[in-house]
Amino acid sequence: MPAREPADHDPLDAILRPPLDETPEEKACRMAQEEEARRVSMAIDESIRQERIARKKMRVVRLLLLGQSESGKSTTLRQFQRLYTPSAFREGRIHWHSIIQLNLIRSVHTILDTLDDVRPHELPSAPPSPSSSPPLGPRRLAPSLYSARHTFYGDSASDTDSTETPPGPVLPAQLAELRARLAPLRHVEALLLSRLVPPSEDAPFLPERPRADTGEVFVRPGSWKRGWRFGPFGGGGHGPVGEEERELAEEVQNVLWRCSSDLMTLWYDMTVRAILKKRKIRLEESPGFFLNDIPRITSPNYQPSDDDVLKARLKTVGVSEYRFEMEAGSESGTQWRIIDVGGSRSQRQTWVPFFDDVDAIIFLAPISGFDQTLAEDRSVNRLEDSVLLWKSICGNKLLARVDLVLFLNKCDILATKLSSGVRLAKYVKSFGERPNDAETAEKYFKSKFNAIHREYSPLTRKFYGFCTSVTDTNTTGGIIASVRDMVVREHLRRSKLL
Ligand SMILES: Nc1nc2c(ncn2[C@@H]2O[C@H](COP(=O)(O)OP(=O)(O)OP(=O)(O)O)[C@@H](O)[C@H]2O)c(=O)[nH]1
Ligand SMILES: [Mg+2]
Repeated sequence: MPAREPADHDPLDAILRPPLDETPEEKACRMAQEEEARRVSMAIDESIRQERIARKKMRVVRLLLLGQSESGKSTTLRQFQRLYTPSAFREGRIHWHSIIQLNLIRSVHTILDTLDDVRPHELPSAPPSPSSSPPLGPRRLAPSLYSARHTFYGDSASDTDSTETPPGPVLPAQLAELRARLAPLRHVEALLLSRLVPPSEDAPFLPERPRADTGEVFVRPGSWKRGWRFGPFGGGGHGPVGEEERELAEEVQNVLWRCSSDLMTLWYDMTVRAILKKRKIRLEESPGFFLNDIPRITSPNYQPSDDDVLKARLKTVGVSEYRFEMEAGSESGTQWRIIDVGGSRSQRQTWVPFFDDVDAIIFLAPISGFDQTLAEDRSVNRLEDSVLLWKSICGNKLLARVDLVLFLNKCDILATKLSSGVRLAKYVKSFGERPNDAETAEKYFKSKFNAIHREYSPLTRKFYGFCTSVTDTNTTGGIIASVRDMVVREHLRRSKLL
């Protein structure tokens, strides 16, 4: 029987052990080979390590945009697109052509609807300026034109409820004629809507009457661009330009062009301005305001600019996701997914499924809305709704470890409002005797929202608050870059790469 091997015998060791009779040359050669093998092995280990780091770097960053309707979520998303995929953003501007036309027409109809319903005491007693309608004497409208329509932007209580019983709607003749000449715009609006949302596909997503309730046009993300891909004279879309589509676009543009000078007369009419002021309808502060750009937008050669796309209003229904990859800098290779949701009350149940898998949230609170109510519920103040939403997002346990970034948005509108004499303390009692200027108001809101964040967050986390006007390309670029750096830094920290 052969002798048993000792228990710690290593057969590999026996094989690798240098022979007992190894010459000095053989030893040097063996050691050189071993050194080379060690070097190769270390190089392989290093490349595996680098691959792992690269894979971790490729991790997807998920950013969720939250806030009430009209808070500026989709506009913020468009800013990301403009900054990080500029060529795709530029190519996509043509899709906004018809939305911007619709936005313009909607503002015009807000004015015309108001004129339909005008009362004698709302008319200026004397012609306010030579450019206003000549005093041809108020003319009673035909009964068929009487309307109980509501305005869509005037959120504040109207001061038209006079105690005296007004005799009925009246309108200076020149305005009545203007209104009649602008009647084709109703048809144009219907045409645009029918093109934007093919009835077969998206009928459920269009309101029965597009201007009912909130008066908002809304379509499902992604689908509307298929419905209307071309500007009036082609270009910008994919695939062949349909003859029917082109004709329709031309018809819309022609009607707008023919109405252009009447539109200007209407918008710059001093009587109209006086009536709007009395009704507290501030069209300049409304979403999708393009009345100051009538000649440009009604021109046959009109092409939407970057600013137009950022100012355009298209309500989000459902969820849209925008993906892009950082191409340069230290975050090169990081894939971003930005999720934009609808903010109106009926849409908020779509938010929760995204809470599970999100790295950061940008919450938009439009602080200019302190004197406005929600479009979908006139009994709820916009600022109060934002505060309640912020509390519920801060206190949500699913989001306890998620970074929260707050955009106190629409600061440009806030500044205009306060400087026009609207007193914040009248609506927000706790603002007290502070100076009624934008800087003080922003500081005040920032500290209030920060305090809520501290009180309601289940775990300690940092507060990143910015005062923004996300339609402004100059200021928003820098803010978005800071948010990006902050989100990526946190991302790397969590991946233990810092
Ligand atoms: N003046 C001004 N307008 C803004 C600002 N932010 C957004 N807007 C405008 O407000 C309107 C509404 O903005 P959106 O981005 O569509 O709002 P949203 O939060 O996506 O609204 P929903 O889709 O209904 O949830 C658009 O016409 C924007 O151009 C801002 O800071 N200043
Ligand atoms: Mg939106």
